[in-house]
Amino acid sequence: MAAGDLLLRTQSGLPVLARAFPSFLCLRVPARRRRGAPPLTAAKVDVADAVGRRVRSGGAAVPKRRRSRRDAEEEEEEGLAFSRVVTGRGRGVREEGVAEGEAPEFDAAKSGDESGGVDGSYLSDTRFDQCAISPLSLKAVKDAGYERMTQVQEATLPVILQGKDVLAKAKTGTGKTVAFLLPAIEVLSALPNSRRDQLRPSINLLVMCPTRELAIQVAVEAKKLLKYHRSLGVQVVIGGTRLTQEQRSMQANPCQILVATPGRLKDHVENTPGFSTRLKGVKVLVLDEADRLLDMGFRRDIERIIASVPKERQTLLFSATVPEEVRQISHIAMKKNYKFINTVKDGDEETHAQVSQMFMIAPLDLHFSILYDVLKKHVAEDADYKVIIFCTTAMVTKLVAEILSQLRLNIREIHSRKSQSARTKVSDEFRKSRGLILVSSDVSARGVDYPDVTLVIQVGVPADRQQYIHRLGRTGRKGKEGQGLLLLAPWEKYFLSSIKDLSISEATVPSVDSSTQTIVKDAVRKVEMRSKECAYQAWLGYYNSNKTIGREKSRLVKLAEEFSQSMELSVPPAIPKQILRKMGLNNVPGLRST
Ligand SMILES: Nc1ncnc2c1ncn2[C@@H]1O[C@H](COP(=O)(O)OP(=O)(O)OP(=O)(O)O)[C@@H](O)[C@H]1O
Repeated sequence: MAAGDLLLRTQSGLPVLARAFPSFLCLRVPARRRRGAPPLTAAKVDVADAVGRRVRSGGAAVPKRRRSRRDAEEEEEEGLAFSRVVTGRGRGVREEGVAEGEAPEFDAAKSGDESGGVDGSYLSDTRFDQCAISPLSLKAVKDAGYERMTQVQEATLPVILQGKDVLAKAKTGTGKTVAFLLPAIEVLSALPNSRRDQLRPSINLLVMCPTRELAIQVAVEAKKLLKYHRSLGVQVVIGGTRLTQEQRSMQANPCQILVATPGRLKDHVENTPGFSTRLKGVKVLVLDEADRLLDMGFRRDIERIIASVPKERQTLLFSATVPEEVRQISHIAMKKNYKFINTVKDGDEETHAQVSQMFMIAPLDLHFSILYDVLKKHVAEDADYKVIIFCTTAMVTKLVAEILSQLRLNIREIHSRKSQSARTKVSDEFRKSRGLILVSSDVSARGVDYPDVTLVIQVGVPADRQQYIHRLGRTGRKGKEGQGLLLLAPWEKYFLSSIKDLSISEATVPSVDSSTQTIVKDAVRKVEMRSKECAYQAWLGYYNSNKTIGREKSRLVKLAEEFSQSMELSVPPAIPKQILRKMGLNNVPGLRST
């Protein structure tokens, strides 16, 4: 484990003054119409809800469980396996500086429609009933309200049905889940009945997802598609639930389709009797959000799992971003003759044109005030507002959520330090509601399908270009419009070079009046000291593992002090010696230890 691996990754924050802000969010236009379709029905999938809490050593918590006992997203949250440092350099991206200037007035005048969004371009002309899928699947697809295929579905379905391995790239929110589930279910339904009617049937379709929320969501979608395939079932195994509970549930009701997070899946491979035998029946293996799964630290788990399933299988990799590392996975996961299907046209951006993207550079001590100001304006503009604020670590997420709650905004909080039952509850609520602000760590960054998100705010530098794109992709789904704001401190500006090819422009910093600043400062002061201590430690851990910012330790300590001041602390919190040592910061002047 590398030095900086132990701690959480963080973000920034803070109140104070500002300049002019020609309504980044005031430009929001028409309040979104509610969709006619009812929200997704609650999952009837087999998701154990028990809470397996970790033992913590305090603040930013040193987890006691072995690495193999975690799922991918927990690892990422704690920075334990996060040896992929934050570089902010996108491949093949120009490195020129970003021009400063006034925020352009972006065109927010497009309005979505009920069926296909602004231009419906995510849909193809092909209807599902024109494809070679079974009547049972077709009926389920119709019941789900899908008539035309999305472009990625149209492009991948025939190839997958031919039995080919597929690596597919398609923009966020364009129906990748159905694109892999539907043909995979077709493969399963064509298997001889004897394979399906056994007392303990083999697992024939294994889907691996980087986060629990995504795993649950994939299982819900599978359930929809399985509506008339009565002999097929789906189960979920994820972290945060008791292993024994999952074992019992798998024994009582074994299913042919398993959706899992890698850490927990590996636990079952190692500890659940008969599980490895069941995996020998895998016909189709899906790596959803493959690049996230393959981040260093998870690769070994994935390799172990791949070694547990038969070589003779079909493998599907789907993601909105396909960096070089994912292409490399073909060596361990895919057949040599796999097909790369890229639905993002050459020269087209990886983000959606109907999502307006802005960045704002402001001193750290203004961030909380700006956040409050931006949110207040957005809420006033759109009664149906639905906002996600991404923060850099779980503990910073908690801090930001607590500050904004003090400010009486309608806040929900989700991150890896919450119990799984709390996460599932918040996630379900946010999916179905409007008028809510979800403060989230990267547990919601990938794949999670919350309809009609009006605004995504990213506070502090994202892990990398891919993560920026995926987080932004929580809005503008299914062709709808959306807005994105990236709020950075001046020393985080380097990150912009990695997303320079995207249509992102600078928003001017809003002038926040002094009474608002006072209100925000008061709110910050009311937040418990413990939350601030944890956030500070997490912040330091995150930026310490950032290749650009963490390089110069004395500067890092100064920036951390700025962050601490932004939390209205006169003296930065002390950090346990052991943790400082693990971060490689034990002898750095300016840090206090306990
Ligand atoms: N053919 C279709 N017609 C209409 N809606 C569809 C169709 N296929 C999928 N959807 C819906 O589109 C939404 C987005 O799908 P999904 O979450 O699979 O997108 P995605 O491409 O995987 O996004 P991400 O990259 O964020 O993971 C979901 O609500 C899904 O139910």
